[in-house]
Amino acid sequence: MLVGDSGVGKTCLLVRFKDGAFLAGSFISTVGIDFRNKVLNVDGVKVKLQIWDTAGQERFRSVTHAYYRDAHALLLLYDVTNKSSFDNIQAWLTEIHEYSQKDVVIMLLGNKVDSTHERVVKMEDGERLAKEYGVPFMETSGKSGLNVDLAFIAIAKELKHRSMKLPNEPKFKLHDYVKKEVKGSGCCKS
Ligand SMILES: Nc1nc2c(ncn2[C@@H]2O[C@H](COP(=O)(O)OP(=O)(O)OP(=O)(O)O)[C@@H](O)[C@H]2O)c(=O)[nH]1
Repeated sequence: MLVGDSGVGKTCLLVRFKDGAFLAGSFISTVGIDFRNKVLNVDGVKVKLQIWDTAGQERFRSVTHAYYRDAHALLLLYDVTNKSSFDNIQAWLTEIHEYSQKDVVIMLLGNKVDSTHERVVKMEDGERLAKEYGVPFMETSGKSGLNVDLAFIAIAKELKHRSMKLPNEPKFKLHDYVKKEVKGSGCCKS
């Protein structure tokens, strides 16, 4: 499930992952909730991801709360060009902990890193927050595609591992995998 403030780029991230395209043009806010499926091959196993795209607007909050408890993983987004979307992450995490399953996989994404000149949230700030909450972190761009597939593949690997771990298979380490695979935005860090 994709969560975060309205306008952080949840729908665009999902469309980028699903169709490999960027939704250019005017911003059409999600109404309530929507979903798309994508089948991935994860280490030789077919994994069907059902990805729920939630509305970030406050007025839909009661609708989206109802979906948290069935979510296996949450991608929590903020927009690196919008400080308040970053400041609201703590409130989102409180909400997540209130409504979702205890073992839900959470990943923090700092999105829109293609907008280098408008950036107001440093990568280190995202890293620090993620560390504080013990969740993996990466910076993404639905526009350029940076780290978009990686975010979903990492989640798919974790979920596949949790649901069908073989007896002698070593534990999949999501944090380590993300650290190893993540790509930088290729720009200044501030
Ligand atoms: N520069 C840039 N703009 C983006 C990116 N992703 C989304 N946008 C723009 O940000 C605006 C909001 O994108 P959406 O994907 O609709 O945002 P959302 O989080 O789904 O918003 P809600 O549905 O209201 O919760 C649109 O105008 C997009 O074109 C990105 O990676 N880079």
